[in-house]
Amino acid sequence: MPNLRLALCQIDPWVGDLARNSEEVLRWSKRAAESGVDLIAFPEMVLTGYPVEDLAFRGSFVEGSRAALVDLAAKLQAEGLGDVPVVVGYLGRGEPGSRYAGRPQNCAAVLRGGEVVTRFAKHFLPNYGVFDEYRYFVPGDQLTVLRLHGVDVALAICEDIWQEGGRVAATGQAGAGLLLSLNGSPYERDKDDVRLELVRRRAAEAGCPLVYLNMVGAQDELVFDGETLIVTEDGELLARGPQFAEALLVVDLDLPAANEDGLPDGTVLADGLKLTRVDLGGAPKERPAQPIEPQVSERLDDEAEVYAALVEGTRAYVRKNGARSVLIGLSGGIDSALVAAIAVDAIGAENVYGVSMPSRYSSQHSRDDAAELARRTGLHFRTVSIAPMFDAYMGATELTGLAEENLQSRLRGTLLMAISNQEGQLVLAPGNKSELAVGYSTLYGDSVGAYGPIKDVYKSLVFKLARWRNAAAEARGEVPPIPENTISKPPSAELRPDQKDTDSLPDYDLLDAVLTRYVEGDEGRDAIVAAGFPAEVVDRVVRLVDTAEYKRRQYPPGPKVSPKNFGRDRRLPITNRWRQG
Ligand SMILES: Nc1ncnc2c1ncn2[C@@H]1O[C@H](COP(=O)(O)OP(=O)(O)OC[C@H]2O[C@@H]([n+]3cccc(C(=O)O)c3)[C@H](O)[C@@H]2O)[C@@H](O)[C@H]1O
Ligand SMILES: Nc1ncnc2c1ncn2[C@@H]1O[C@H](COP(=O)(O)OP(=O)(O)OP(=O)(O)O)[C@@H](O)[C@H]1O
Ligand SMILES: NC(=O)CC[C@H](N)C(=O)O
Repeated sequence: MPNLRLALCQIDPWVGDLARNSEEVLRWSKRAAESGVDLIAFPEMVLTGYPVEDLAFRGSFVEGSRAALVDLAAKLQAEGLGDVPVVVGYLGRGEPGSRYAGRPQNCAAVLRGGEVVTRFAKHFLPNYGVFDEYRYFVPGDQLTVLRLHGVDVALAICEDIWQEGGRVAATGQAGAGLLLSLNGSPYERDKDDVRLELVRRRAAEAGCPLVYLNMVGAQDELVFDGETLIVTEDGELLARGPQFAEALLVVDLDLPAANEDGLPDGTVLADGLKLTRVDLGGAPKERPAQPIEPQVSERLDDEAEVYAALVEGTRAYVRKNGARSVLIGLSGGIDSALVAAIAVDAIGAENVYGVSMPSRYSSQHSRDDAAELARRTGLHFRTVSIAPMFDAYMGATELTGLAEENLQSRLRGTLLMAISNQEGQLVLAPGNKSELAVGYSTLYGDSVGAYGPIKDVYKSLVFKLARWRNAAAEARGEVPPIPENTISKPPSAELRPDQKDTDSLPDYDLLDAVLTRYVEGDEGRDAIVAAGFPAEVVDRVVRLVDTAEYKRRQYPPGPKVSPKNFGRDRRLPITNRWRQG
């Protein structure tokens, strides 16, 4: 069997930064070439970053991407890497004369010898959940098969392997020896299990090993967790990249020799895909005397994985938006404490600023717990009392009830924005998914901010993550960041004397169970009641969720970790008279 040595570059492209991404492809290609590899591959749309959203409609950006591709081919050649084919994703457009001439496409190309040797576009376009690709792209209609050192390598882009038929079936028909898929597959809980199972099934269907190369990093709401996979057609896992970290995976694969009598170029395959053969030459290679052992990274456990996604989302948002530091209102409560721990892990305590803003209803423990959090993590800490501002407002207006309570939250929101405006930090909003779901936050108060690190994390998971983070610190012999009292005391907004969240909301475990069914599962009111939940709780929760859409739409973005986040995944009208029950 001939051998191919592959380099899979699991890297973090930045959306819109063509120059940086090209430099990164060059840098990682140089590293890969040091191992004497036969083929170097990068993730989906690595040149532009992913997803580009409406940038796809900017002709200048499409042309910039195409020009960067040509320029990159020349640079690879100039750096002495011209002999090795490099597969990169980019934003392209339909070829002149083709059915979709000039329309944007999610493309990949093979660069070699200073040239763009071949290009193709994604065939299946995802258009569900967080994806919108029919809005932006037109589909590709070919199956590209590279002949390299006597092996046929078929190429695909992400969604191409998520749907039945298409390039997977066509790969089998073409009798290719390897299927290489470039991906930009965003993280959500348990998705790695789904992907592994999918890749196993598709490798079997294609009848050859499948290389699944994913990107890392984060872009606004989406986090990319990497975990590149190589699976044989028998389902054996040969290699697995790390989660949430850039990595170069180099592997030696023994692959079936190409069939010289295989289907000819131009044959029409499954789903009307036209076989496009590209001969890159090279004599078949023997398995080297000292093959490179494939890396099989350990998987993180559930809480470690979610926490890592939140850290990555926060780090990427801050760094990629050109900020250096963040500001958080520290109430001594668990939400702001967890957000502070995430921020410290993301960008270092020296870049995290916390401010305690007590009012007359703030308990001593809330101040002490906030100060203790700062002491444990080493973040910058200050106290600014809102009492004089509150009194000034109350002297000038006649606020009572909720309006008076919410004023405290609004004063804190204004203070945070004022400090951030003066000193340059980005404000992190500490709201969790349970609160966002039911509208339990003050508009222009605690909901202000640039980014909401835990906006897709239900309160019950907030507790688990806080405990997990402390236990992880203890296991490493470090000081746990979150004070025990912050975790054990009952949650309270402290906007009036002795207020508890449970005065207004059901117990969080019950609330989160109902929300998981209603929000993630799109189950109706009757189905949730039939599942054994109290009708009055379900009715209340459903009503609260439905009427809080206006608040959620004004909430900052935050990292998606669940199967359905508030944001790209769930798009409901704000002005909406439909009510269940
Ligand atoms: N359809 C619509 N489109 C756009 N805006 C709409 C709207 N309907 C009302 N509004 C506006 O929204 C305002 C009402 O919303 P808002 O001012 O937020 O106030 P509201 O929802 O009335 O009260 C906030 C609730 O959140 C709780 N809270 C506050 C702060 C922190 C926490 C916590 O535990 O973290 C909890 C607080 O105890 C209270 O139960 C109205 O005054 C109106 O201006
Ligand atoms: N005394 C305070 N000092 C500083 N920030 C505060 C204070 N009280 C509230 N905040 C800010 O407002 C957010 C909402 O807090 P609140 O206490 O109302 O409810 P919470 O959702 O239980 O949050 P937490 O668990 O962080 O207390 C806090 O996370 C914090 O950022
Ligand atoms: N970029 C893509 O095509 C991603 C779609 C795919 N279903 C995924 O979530 O991984």
